[in-house]
Amino acid sequence: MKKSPLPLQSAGGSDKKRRQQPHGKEALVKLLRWHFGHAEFRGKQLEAIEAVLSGRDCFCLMPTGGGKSMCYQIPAMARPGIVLVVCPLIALMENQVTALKEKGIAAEYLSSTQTSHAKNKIHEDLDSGKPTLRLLYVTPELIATAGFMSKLTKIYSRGLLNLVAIDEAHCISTWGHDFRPSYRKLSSLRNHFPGIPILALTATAVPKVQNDVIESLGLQRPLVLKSSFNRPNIYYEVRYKDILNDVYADLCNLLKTSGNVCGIIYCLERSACDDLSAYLSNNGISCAAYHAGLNDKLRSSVLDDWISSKTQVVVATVAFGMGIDRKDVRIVCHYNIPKSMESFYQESGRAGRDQLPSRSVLYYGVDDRRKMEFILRNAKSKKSQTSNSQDQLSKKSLDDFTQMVEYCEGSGCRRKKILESFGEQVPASLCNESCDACKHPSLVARNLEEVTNTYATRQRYGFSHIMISRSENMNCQDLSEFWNREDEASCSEEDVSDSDDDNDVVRGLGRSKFQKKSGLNERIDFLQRAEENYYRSKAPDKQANKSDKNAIADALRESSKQRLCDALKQAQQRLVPLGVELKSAASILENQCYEKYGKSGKSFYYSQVASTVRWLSTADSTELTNRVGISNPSTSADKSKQAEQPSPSSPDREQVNVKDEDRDTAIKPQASEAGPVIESSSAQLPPIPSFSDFMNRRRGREKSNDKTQRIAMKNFEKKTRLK
Ligand SMILES: Nc1ncnc2c1ncn2[C@@H]1O[C@H](COP(=O)(O)OP(=O)(O)OP(=O)(O)O)[C@@H](O)[C@H]1O
Ligand SMILES: [Mg+2]
Repeated sequence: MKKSPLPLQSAGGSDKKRRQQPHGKEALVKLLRWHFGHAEFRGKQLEAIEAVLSGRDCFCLMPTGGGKSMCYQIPAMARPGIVLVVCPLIALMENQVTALKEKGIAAEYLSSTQTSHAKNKIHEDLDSGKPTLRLLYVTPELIATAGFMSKLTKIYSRGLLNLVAIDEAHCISTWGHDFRPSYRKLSSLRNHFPGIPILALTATAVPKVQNDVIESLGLQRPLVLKSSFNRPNIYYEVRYKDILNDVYADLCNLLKTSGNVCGIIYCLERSACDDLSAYLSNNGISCAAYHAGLNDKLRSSVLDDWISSKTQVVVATVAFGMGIDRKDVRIVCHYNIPKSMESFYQESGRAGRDQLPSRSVLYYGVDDRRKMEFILRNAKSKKSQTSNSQDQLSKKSLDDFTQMVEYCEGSGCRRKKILESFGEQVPASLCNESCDACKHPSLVARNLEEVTNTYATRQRYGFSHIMISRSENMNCQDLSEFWNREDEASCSEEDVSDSDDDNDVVRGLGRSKFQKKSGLNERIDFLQRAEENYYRSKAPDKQANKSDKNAIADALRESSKQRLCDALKQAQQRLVPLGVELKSAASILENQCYEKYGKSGKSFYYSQVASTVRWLSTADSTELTNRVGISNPSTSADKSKQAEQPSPSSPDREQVNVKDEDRDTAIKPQASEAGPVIESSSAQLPPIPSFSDFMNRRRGREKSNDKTQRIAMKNFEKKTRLK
């Protein structure tokens, strides 16, 4: 139904006249009621609307579901001409345009998914001297094309461009959590269209991102409007996977006791979405999985069913992202810890957009934490074209993630933690007992204690290193939304089909370096080899003139020994007792690192220590004893003797510890040939194997490691049963 225009809209006349037209509060409220049926403006909506109607640039930070869209939709109704809205996703544009059309508002979007007939109609309207369109939604990629830009320039020169609104503006910042390279292209708009206000809108921007957005868009004297990030209607809670008997059952029960309400469950991996969704369906919950691995048709039918309440719960990856606007989502669960507070805020913020009481429940597990740390440490994306920026990015991602870990592992108010991470200082009383830590502090403290104990027990039995190195369940394809998000957008490529960035996007490791089916182990291998190559290219002789500030202090060497000693301890627990004297073995390993990279500087040395620690988490007994060259516990007196006088290698030891397949492998240690050498200054690292040798060795090792792990697991189970 097309509504008759309000008198306010029909003002003709010159551009200047139109801009000077008064838009008092009353008239604007009238528009809000008439077109959208809302009684009053919320939060800072009115201020933003008045600013842009007066021709001023505006940066608007409002919480998720705060009603940012209204800040450009009302100006579009306030005067004839066009409001151009830049949106990151086609799905998001489609949703908004459909909703506006239902209200009788002339809105369209331009994208590659439309038929040429539909596109031509829009272009005809734009080319006419008097377009009927009020809101035109486009992707940032389209703006960057010469054809569209010249069309826009024509509209502008006819005085018909009223406002440029940039939704999800944080996408322009490399520091933001959803960086879109194509958003960078919007920086020319300010100069192209002088006098036309630009409105930047976002829900998630830490101060650094806010400044970056304002600067990148070249906003001039913008009115900066910031609302609190607080979502008072959301109750925050963390549940601990490590102390739950059955996480699926707990989740199922949670959904049932919440009354079969509308919900979203976020998982890190696609396979987990499918699996969990099947479990919940079998247990009587109306739900479906949603991820970029499903075809278009299936995805949109899952979305439609959920929007129209045919299904209540969607189990999704982050592909179920921006622009999902169902107001009555009562519960958002995270089955895995998100990568940053910004992501968590966005995702949990999809609950309670109708401002009614809602819930956010995060299931936290120590293994999930490690998995995420591993992913973030090794993420490679377009953002980081140099190793330096790669390091910075990785550090930033890990810092961001630390906030999320603190949210889960701390016993303080969850709401306060969220708000503080966005730079808001608030008293804990603000929460009003609407998080588990404020409402049930002793229960949370007890849970945390239990988690700590459980974790310590697992570590004691050597199962804590798990899982990154051996996780066979996690593969690159399973995580591809995660990697996509790093590179381009928070959903699959087809959702950003206007992208002209595709060619130059440097895809993450998960997408470019491996076949789709390759797994995490290959990824680890790849990274390790890359690391080795990197070090090789920086061999000591090439680095001879390193300055003194790179010299390795004794204290650093001591702490590295300690680190290696700890890693050895864990390896001991994981494997059957090795009879290795830990401190001596740690000294040998540290010395190897020092010998190899000491002269190259601190960072090389330190990385080598780190990679040795990693190696220790997967090495089997044979490799370990071979490398450190100790087969039997020895007294310190023995050791010093041996150090002075290398003993011939024991045939027994070789028979017992060196498997045939390992005899000619690259990692056969030189030091072991000469018996145990403590603080050996001549220790050398083995030559680096060829890739195929490396892979063959690894396969062999995996078989024997699996066996060792099975035995260790059995022992652990026995011990637990005995207890
Ligand atoms: N003044 C208002 N009064 C009541 N409801 C409103 C008002 N303004 C907007 N809304 C409603 O609030 C909901 C969220 O609005 P909107 O999608 O614009 O939020 P948003 O800030 O863009 O959120 P997100 O960050 O998730 O994109 C919508 O359903 C909208 O109709
Ligand atoms: Mg929005």
